[in-house]
Amino acid sequence: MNARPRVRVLLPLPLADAYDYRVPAGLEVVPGDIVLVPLGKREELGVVWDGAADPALPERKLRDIVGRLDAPAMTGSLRRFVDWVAQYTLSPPGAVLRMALSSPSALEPQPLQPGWTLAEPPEAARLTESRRRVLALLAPGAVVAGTALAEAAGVSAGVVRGLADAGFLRPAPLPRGRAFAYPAPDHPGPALAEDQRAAAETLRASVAARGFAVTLLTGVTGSGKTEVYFEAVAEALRAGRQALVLLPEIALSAQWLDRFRARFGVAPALWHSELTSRTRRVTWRAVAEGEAKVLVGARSALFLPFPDLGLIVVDEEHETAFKQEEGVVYHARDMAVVRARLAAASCILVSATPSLETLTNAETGRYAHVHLAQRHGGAAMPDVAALDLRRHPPERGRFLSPPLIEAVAATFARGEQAMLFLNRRGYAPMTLCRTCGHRMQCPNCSTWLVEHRAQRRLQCHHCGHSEAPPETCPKCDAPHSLVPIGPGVERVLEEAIALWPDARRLVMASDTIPGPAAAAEAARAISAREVDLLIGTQIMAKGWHFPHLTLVGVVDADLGLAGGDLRAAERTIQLLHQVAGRAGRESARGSVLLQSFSPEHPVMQALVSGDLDGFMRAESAQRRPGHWPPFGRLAALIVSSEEERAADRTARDLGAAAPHGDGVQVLGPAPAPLALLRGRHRRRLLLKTRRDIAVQPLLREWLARVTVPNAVRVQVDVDPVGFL
Ligand SMILES: Nc1ncnc2c1ncn2[C@@H]1O[C@H](COP(=O)(O)OP(=O)(O)OP(=O)(O)O)[C@@H](O)[C@H]1O
Ligand SMILES: [Zn+2]
Repeated sequence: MNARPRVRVLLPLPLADAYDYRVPAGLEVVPGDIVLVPLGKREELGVVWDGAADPALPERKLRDIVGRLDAPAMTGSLRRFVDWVAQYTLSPPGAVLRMALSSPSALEPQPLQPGWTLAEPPEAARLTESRRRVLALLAPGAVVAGTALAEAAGVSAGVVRGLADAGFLRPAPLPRGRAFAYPAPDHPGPALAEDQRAAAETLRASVAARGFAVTLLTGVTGSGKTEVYFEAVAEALRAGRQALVLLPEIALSAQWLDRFRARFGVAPALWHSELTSRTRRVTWRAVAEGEAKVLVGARSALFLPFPDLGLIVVDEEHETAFKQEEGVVYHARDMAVVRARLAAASCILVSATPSLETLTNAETGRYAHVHLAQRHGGAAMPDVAALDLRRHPPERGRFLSPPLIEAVAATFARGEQAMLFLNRRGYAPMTLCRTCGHRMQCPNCSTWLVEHRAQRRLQCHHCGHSEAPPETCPKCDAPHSLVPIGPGVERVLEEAIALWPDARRLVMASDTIPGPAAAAEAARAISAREVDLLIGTQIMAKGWHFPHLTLVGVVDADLGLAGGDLRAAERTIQLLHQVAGRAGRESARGSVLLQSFSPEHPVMQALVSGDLDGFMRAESAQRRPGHWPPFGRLAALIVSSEEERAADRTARDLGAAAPHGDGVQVLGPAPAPLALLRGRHRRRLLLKTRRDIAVQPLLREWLARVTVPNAVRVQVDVDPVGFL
């Protein structure tokens, strides 16, 4: 008897590799097929993977595939993407596959909705009036849902059931409707201005070419980048292909969705963590069947099974939110470029403040570059000024300086809106004992507890620990001695209430605007001028378009510069420029005031002069000689354990086994800035190499030289963005 064929099956589990299985008689499978296989005593879903099974494996060790699922097979381009991400991030391929099979119920046969169809021609004489009305609705062969029949005939559900019992109707599955209406590429949208049209033409051509290409779309805030890349989406639709748009904060993108509907007539499919499991299932399936034509989502949307992806747009490409820091650690912007290459699709990276990585790729010609130099509709860029807090100190215990207070009052007097920006939730970032100097710290993390006065809690923003503010100092027992240090948005709100008791205020932070509905309502209220003063964190910085907002006051412009990691200056300028860009987007001129203790800092200078290009050139000149990214490569190892000594020991072992050589350097081990996080002690090592050296083989060999005990976890972060 001939041996049955063997195939490799990748399981969505953190295993080192695919497993071999035997294909039973009567079944034929090809790579990409979704199958059910035995694993221990269980059955697991898996995907028939590429490559040959091991012929040396003895027959008795092999088990049979249970069966193939009636689900769309995984495309070759997605399988290659899974492999690529796994090898780049040093993750088990099954852990990456898990992200691509994120809605397992979508793989099962989809339930058919029951309906009714005519069983035999009705004999009018034997029918009541209401029964006749129901039957009159059904053409021969048509299937209609019971509830719809009853409603259309104006009868109770009992009448329909009665007709079935009497043999006039028989059950039949409803034809499956489309889950998502098709966006219409030629639906009349806003007419583009001349420069927008030229930019859109370039993007459209890159999609029409049906090959891999990356284009950077930059443009000042309010120049209409969204409307311009919509034309590329339209082109993908015309070509019959799918388009994926990644947004950093999809749950807060109400205005973006409105604009999409205005341009294409219908809403796009959505993908983010807050979808119900039913919506996930329907959406996953609609993507796999090519029914969902345009999907807008968070980074995990990259792993959806698009059969024919023509375009990926990464909006706000500089955003650090695209970096996933847990599990498979990957940067969605970078992986979007890879996904596009493997799918022979066009990729558009969009930002008013692109990352140095992307800018450098545009400069070297790897990416094409399209720029919009003007705001749409003749709006001017805002005036930006730095307010020296040493010369204009706020009153004791206050945080707004007199010139900013005046500017806000003047804005209200003109009937316009003002925004106070502070990237800090809660009331105060630290609570201190006036008597002994004790600071309230999280028991699980090396961070201060943040006071949330409205909830009367001290909270850790890392692990969620929360406690009531104590009456007496936990260290020295002094009563009423604990005082808040520094401001959060709640404290700015308190000051604003004292200054402008009549102003209508809205606080926008992730805890006050928890989801899409709240964000949409906030946007509506602001646009309808039901709000005078906005106070908010970074969730207010991007994308929003509020026609009557003319003043932006940055309460603490120096905030992001502390700590001084590699990208602190770059990130600060990006964030503050984005916030500044919310001012004066229509007819009235906007102005921006940056409260700072160091207005001479290059970041403040660049924001004031508007010369971001100059700033990025200087930044690049600083990073180049030391081979810092993007002119060199970095990978971090984060060693963590609940036992401090175990973490130290493994970190030391890794340090001793570190690779070295020309153009290779290892920094550390050193305690991480967050040396304790969620009860785990953390140590970091950083591998830095020249750009022409691949870090993955070095990392693999390095890790293989060290035995890591069970109590210790070593997380690999290739191209780290955060250094905490
Ligand atoms: N051609 C156009 N016709 C009508 N309205 C337009 C046009 N172009 C842009 N707009 C409008 O101008 C505003 C700014 O556009 P958009 O938000 O796309 O700019 P942006 O470049 O993405 O800005 P930011 O970087 O600040 O988010 C939006 O309200 C948009 O609908
Ligand atoms: Zn904590």
